[in-house]
Amino acid sequence: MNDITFFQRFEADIVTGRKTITLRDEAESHFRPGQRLRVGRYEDDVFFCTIDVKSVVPVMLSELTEEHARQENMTLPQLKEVIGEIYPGLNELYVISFERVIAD
Ligand SMILES: CC(=O)Nc1ccn([C@H]2C[C@H](O)[C@@H](CO)O2)c(=O)n1
Repeated sequence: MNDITFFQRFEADIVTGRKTITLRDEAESHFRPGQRLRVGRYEDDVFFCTIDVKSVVPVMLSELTEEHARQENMTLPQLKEVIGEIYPGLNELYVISFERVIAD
């Protein structure tokens, strides 16, 4: 059983450490620093790695910066487009920072 899922297209970025945050809605804001999570693909729930949660911080859509985009391995316009597709009309988000556990 996985604890969090990501779209399959982000799997390589997470496994290689290029993506170190995810922006989620309130329903996924319950994760806490220090938690170790099993990560699976959204499409088929296949496990692909383990991550440690570093922080969970609320952020407004309008407050997103180039630094958030860099941590997502995207440009800021790309990131805002992705957020708009996944969470249309949502302004209140949560930045979940994480580190991939290498020896999982
Ligand atoms: C079910 C669900 O919401 N799954 C998500 C949500 C977000 N992501 C990724 C997409 C972006 O890189 C960031 C920002 O939302 O997180 C995801 O892979 N799966």
